[in-house]
Amino acid sequence: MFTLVPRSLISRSAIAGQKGVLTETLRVLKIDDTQKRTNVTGDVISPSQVMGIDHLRDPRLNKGLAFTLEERQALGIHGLQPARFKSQEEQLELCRISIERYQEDLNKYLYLTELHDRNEKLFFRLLSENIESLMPIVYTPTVGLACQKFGLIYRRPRGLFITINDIGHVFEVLKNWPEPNVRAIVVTDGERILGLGDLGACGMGIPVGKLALYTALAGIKPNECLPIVLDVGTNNQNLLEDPLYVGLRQKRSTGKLYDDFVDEFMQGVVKRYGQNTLIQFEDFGNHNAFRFLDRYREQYCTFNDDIQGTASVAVSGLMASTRLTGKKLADNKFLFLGAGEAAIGIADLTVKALENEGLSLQEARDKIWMVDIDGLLALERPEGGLDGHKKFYAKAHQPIKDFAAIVEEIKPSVLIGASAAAGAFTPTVLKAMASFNERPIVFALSNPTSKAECTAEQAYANTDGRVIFSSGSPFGKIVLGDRTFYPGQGNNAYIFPGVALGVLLAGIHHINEQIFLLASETVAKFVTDEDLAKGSIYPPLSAIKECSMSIACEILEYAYKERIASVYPKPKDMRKYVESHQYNHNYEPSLPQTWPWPNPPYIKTRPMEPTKLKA
Ligand SMILES: O=C([O-])CC(=O)C(=O)O
Ligand SMILES: [Mg+2]
Repeated sequence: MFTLVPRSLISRSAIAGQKGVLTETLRVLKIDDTQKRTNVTGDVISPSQVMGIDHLRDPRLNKGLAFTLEERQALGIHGLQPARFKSQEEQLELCRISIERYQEDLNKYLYLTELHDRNEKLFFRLLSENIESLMPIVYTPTVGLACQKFGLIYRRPRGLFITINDIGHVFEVLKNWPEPNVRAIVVTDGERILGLGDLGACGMGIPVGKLALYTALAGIKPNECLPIVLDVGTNNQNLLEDPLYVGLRQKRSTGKLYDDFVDEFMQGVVKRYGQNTLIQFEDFGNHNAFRFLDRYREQYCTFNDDIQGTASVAVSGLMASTRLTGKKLADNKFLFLGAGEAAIGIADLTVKALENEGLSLQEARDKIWMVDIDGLLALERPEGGLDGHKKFYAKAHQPIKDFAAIVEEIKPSVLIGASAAAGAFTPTVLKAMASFNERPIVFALSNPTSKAECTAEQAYANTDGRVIFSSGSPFGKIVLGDRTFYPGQGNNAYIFPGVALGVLLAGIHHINEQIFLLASETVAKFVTDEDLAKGSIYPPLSAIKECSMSIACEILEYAYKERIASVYPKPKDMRKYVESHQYNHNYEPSLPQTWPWPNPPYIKTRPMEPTKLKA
């Protein structure tokens, strides 16, 4: 006869070799695998075997007051909660009221973090059904603040911290992660967190936030997602002196030691979770981001979100903008402020899109001008510094330093800011753009909002409302006279969740540039004439889940056509295939449906009585 036992006992009996009971359960039960648990020997434990208070304390199992009377009694949690029963919908209503009580966004962030730690399904349903209001909290801009205050707000661990001192033992640390089925990792070393610079181990907020979007926007199961910080120290003097700093208190390791550490990490991931584990690099310093992408892209299933994801969303915006300007992409002249990961990534992908329009590689590169900290990328400039991809965009032009003067000289039709230089698109610059373009295109992509090259309001106000504007972090609606604009958010959140979903479900080993161009085209197709009329070259955030789904389906079709898929047989209906693998954020029964209960409930079931909450 099967008996319910506390989790601690399951582990111990399994260690003692009494595994029969557990295996038997597996045959009887059919459980959503996001709810699966393993004990120390790797046996699967069903949710209904996690008994008593442990069941309520496990965020993956906890349903709050939604446990039925039978469930409460059978699981041994009867009496541990008040008598009331609540549906998930009623709980969502309470969450909304609770969030609204907080004035400060950081407090909203803390509320959501606490909900994530307490009740996973409720957290993801809330996020996924309220993208427009909550994405700015779990993601940019508030996540930037959360990283800056990480030492202060740190309560419970989430994600894995692997330090440079673990070198030689990285696999052992990876083994400590309790989930056996990780499919996707977002990893940072914290050196360039958004446009905020080196935040060291405090950068953990970013992988956590990105992976929350994996689940909320693309339905990738939370137990398959692993956020990681590689803590190699920090060069941020304020953090090194901050008593609240929680990372390694030492300068960044560099050179061979650092490279060996990252190599060991990549190998450790494959050893623990397999060759097909997707590894998304996020917010590494510029130099390392490019190096690792070049080094690993043919060896691992990996991409760099700041180079490739940001490029994809920006190019998507450029594609949509052609419907407003009536021009081809090739009819434009592009000027970038910034020549780092995002700018170079966008430039390189724009070149690919221009080549698709029939231009040669050189003709495409000739259309792109760039400005870095030393001014225009000019071949003859005394500062030099034209290394890596920068040299492709350097021009035979006299060196100029002043940005407004460069804009006047080059007269671009597209101005793209990826510089973290807040306010660099001054009224003078914006007015100049409006003077030589009927519809100037201005992207202020730096994150968070405080780092944007200009605000949406400044962009519209200084161009008589003729600008085609987008920004990396969200701006609200803008009213100019009797006109209202709803600028879109050119953020890689439109791209990376769908790309990850498609790559994982097709079993793609290496992610090529074509995949990001495909994602750009897919997002651009989602932009309706109505969106364009409102001033947005991106679909509304409310459509972002549908975008992710379409990106995944397009990638699947492409992967099978190009023979880079490794999951066979090829699914007949891609959409159905994707849906069948997605996370379900709705509550499910906590007890097996077919099982005779050892302890039948002694109180008869009362029906649920939904009540309307007053705000
Ligand atoms: O996180 C974001 O909002 C976009 C991004 O990758 C960055 O700015 O580094
Ligand atoms: Mg990033």
